Amino acid sequence: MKVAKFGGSSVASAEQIKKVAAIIKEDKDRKIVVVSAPGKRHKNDEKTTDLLIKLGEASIENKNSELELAAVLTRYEEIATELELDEAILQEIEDDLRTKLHSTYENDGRFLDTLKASGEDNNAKLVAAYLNSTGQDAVYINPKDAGLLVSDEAGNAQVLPEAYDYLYRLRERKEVVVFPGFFGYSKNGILVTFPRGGSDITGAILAAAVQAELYENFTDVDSVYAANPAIVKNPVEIKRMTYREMRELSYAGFSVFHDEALIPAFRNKIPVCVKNTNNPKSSGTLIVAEREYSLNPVIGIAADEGFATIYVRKYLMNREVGFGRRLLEILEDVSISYEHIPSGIDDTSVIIRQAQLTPALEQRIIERISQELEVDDVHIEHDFSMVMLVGEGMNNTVGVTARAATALANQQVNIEMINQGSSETSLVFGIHQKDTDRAVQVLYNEFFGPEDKH
Ligand SMILES: Nc1ncnc2c1ncn2[C@@H]1O[C@H](COP(=O)(O)OP(=O)(O)O)[C@@H](O)[C@H]1O
Ligand SMILES: N[C@@H](CC(=O)OP(=O)(O)O)C(=O)O
Repeated sequence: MKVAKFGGSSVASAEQIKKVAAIIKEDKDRKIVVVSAPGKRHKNDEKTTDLLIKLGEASIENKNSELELAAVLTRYEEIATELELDEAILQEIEDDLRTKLHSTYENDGRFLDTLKASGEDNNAKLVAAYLNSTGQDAVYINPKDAGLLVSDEAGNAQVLPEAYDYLYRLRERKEVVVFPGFFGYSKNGILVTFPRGGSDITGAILAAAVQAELYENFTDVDSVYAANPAIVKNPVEIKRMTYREMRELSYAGFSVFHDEALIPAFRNKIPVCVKNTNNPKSSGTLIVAEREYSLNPVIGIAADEGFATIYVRKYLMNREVGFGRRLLEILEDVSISYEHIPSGIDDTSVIIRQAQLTPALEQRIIERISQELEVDDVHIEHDFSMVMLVGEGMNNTVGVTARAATALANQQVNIEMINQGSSETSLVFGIHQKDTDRAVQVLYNEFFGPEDKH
């Protein structure tokens, strides 16, 4: 049995959904299908999820939201009309959204989660209806009925361990199961979404739960490439990589697969294959526990923007027992998570995602650190990127850091921070955001040869 997840780009239009139906029909083992909400049809298009967020925000601000509602409904209408589906399905979608808009919720987060999830939920119903209209026996299944239990932090769900046993029962279904991605339900029956891009997570959970032989993740590229193709021209394809490599690269900016989706697959040893809905014959990228040794210690280079660094200096910091704990406790008190903490003897930098900060919060953090830790200096700097080199081979190759640092220096990219994970499968450079694309290109040329020569 295989679980196949189709991302937003694969279900963005009627034409794409026809390709999805053909892919499902072609392999009888594709028994569980996870779908996203209709995504972008072209570069400047808007995802249905983003349209739903706009609708929710207009409603929260008590504005007339008919235009925003119409924008969402038009997406489904265009798809349903071209797929020649019964008009009743469109009425059902409109009724569903109007009911959701007029219900009462515990808070805005719950309301937005419910609206966001409707993108995948209504699309799963639509895709199931289309499969049935083409003669494939398909059934829409709701995550609540299936037992996809999650923790209850709005927009940030995590699967609960007991969900796996409930979801195992999906194996018994005779039809092709069409399952909406991106959300589950708390033990109290409240709908909660995963972080953005979370349909990949739903697919991985189902693949682990039903002990699938393969988790196929269908998207709009032939494979995972060694660098983001929007930054590097014709980057080399990665044919095979390990869970750990993919997790690090996804975390560091490879948006093609959600980093949290690797964990259920890895724990249950389910191979993951990233494939192209527009070119399903291409073998794609296989993600497995181990891969053969390759000459290049680096398998991929990722970059992500939007980091801030909290710089703290205090003479004899290294001798002060509990300093690090007290520093992190201040951040914990204001619910800030950190990404890296490179340290010297008298100073340390805590690198965080800057979206967590507001000017008032920054002020509070600086005041508390100055007063409670009696430091010599504390300040916050913004707009950094983290560029990450990843590869299992880095662990036993001498000189990767030197090669990377020299290549960056030769192109005048200033390195603000270097951090190597203890597993030594990743190496992170903190740089100024403005240098991000150049840094990726420079490192790509260093480790994979000149861009566009493949
Ligand atoms: N290293 C990479 N390899 C392949 N694609 C990448 C990489 N980094 C970023 N991407 C982007 O990820 C996109 C696919 O992910 P996403 O837009 O989430 O797809 P979906 O709509 O299928 O969920 C690609 O079109 C590509 O622009
Ligand atoms: N639709 C949701 C969930 C998702 O995974 O979408 P996609 O498969 O288009 O990345 C989002 O946009 O975040």
